[in-house]
Amino acid sequence: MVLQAREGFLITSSPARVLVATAVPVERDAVAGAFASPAAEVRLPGVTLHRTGAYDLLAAGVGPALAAASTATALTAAALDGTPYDLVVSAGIAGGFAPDAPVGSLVVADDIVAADLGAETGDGFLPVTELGFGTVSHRPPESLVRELVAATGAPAGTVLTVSTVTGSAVRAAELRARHPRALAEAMEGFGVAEAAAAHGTPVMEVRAVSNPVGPRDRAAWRIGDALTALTEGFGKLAPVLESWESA
Ligand SMILES: O=C(O)c1cccc(C(=O)CC[C@H]2O[C@@H](n3cnc4c(=O)[nH]cnc43)[C@H](O)[C@@H]2O)c1
Repeated sequence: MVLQAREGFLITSSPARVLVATAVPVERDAVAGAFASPAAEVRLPGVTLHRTGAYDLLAAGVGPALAAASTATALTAAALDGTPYDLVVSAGIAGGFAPDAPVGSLVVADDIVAADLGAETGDGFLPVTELGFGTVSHRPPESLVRELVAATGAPAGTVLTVSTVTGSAVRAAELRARHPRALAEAMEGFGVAEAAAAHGTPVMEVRAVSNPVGPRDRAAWRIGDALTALTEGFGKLAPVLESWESA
């Protein structure tokens, strides 16, 4: 990217190095579909990166624990190599909360929240922070969220991370009552964000909606539509991600 022009010379910096962590290979390949050049495999202990330009794409596994472990592996390898990432993006399909996030739409997280990390009590759910531990939220950089929303037209809001996919209207309503700004739920974002935070690396989450959050209905899934939305979304996001520089 061009930083400034001085005395006839263009002073440039290289594009931001971005790690994109999806859960499964089909999501990784949907992201890869947004890039013109084919990806080269880079094998690391425990994970394989697909490298295309400034992007390393990683199928990090399903669920917050495996996603965190895989993301941490990639982050550590890059740091030891002297080429640390500038940004980590959690990406993939998700359940969308009606009516704000319909099937086939894209959402951008301005808050990545662990929705079921805590304790059940007689008075309801207590997040782990109220038990005196850790964190339940990671906030992506505001300026980047604004730019991604402008580039894609996708709404920004909370994206929940759950270890159990919601399967009833009652649970969906509980989650929405506790997180009124929730647009979507998925299973990896908070794990990816914890790994990024441990390395002091900014994090984003972008999700394409494959199904409504609510009563279990596998016939209602539209995974193909969501993967198409992910590819199209990354086509618009990529220039913003590459040129983004943290303050
Ligand atoms: O069997 C079911 O009823 C069921 C419903 C939705 C999703 C699943 C999955 O096993 C997919 C998990 C996978 O995809 C992401 N994802 C997609 N939709 C949702 C959702 O509604 N809630 C949570 N996660 C979802 C997730 O990030 C995983 O990578 C099964």
